[in-house]
Amino acid sequence: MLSIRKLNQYYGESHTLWDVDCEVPAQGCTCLMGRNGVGKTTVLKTVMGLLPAASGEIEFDGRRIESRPAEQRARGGIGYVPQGREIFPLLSVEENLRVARTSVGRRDIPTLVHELFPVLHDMRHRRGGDLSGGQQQQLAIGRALCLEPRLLILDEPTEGIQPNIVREIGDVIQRLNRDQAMTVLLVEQKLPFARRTADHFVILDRGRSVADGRMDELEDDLVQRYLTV
Ligand SMILES: Nc1ncnc2c1ncn2[C@@H]1O[C@H](COP(=O)(O)OP(=O)(O)OP(=O)(O)O)[C@@H](O)[C@H]1O
Repeated sequence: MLSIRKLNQYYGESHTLWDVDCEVPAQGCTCLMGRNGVGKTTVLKTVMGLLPAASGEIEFDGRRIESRPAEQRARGGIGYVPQGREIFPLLSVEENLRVARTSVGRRDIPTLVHELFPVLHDMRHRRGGDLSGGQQQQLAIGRALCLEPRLLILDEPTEGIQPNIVREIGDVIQRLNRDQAMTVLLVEQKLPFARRTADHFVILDRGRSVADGRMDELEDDLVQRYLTV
């Protein structure tokens, strides 16, 4: 579904991604893992077209996308929930969702969004900035779903969120995989959440992809070497 091959990226002179490979199989959840600063967010932003790739290939649904502009990638079926959520704090919940929806030429909010997150319906007139951190994360995911993506990319969706909403977000990811046949690429530092939610992993270390496989085969020595702090 998504194949990243030999991806290189620089911030100015600083070489950040080195020949990164990452395979995201269709209809499952792949977790991109690694310690702080190894390049996980940089990979996601490069896939979204928010950062330019210096070299390498990004193939989505059989088509090369690395030279397409970011809006085209979003409209073409890739939803993105950035780290820190980036919702509009002064707009209502409903307006936040509608803004996203208009980018695909629609005004109605997909029923799926309110089915998955009833709280967004209950709080539709509240300002985004007045929601709790967990509710803002749900809004950010709901907003990405307004584009009806085939691939949903989530950057640390559980960061700073209370445990009951973390569990709900894990359940939502599994429902999207199972009921909507949606593919998910997740960056996540919490190992128990990653193990429970994802079925594949790719590990980055200092800008390089160093291991990948099925989540149930993620061995302790890889965890020790690349993930524990
Ligand atoms: N805008 C930028 N300009 C220069 N260097 C940057 C920029 N953004 C990130 N970096 C550097 O690139 C490297 C990779 O950062 P990135 O945010 O992709 O890592 P990460 O694995 O997502 O980390 P975290 O888990 O802390 O979010 C880090 O060394 C970081 O300091």
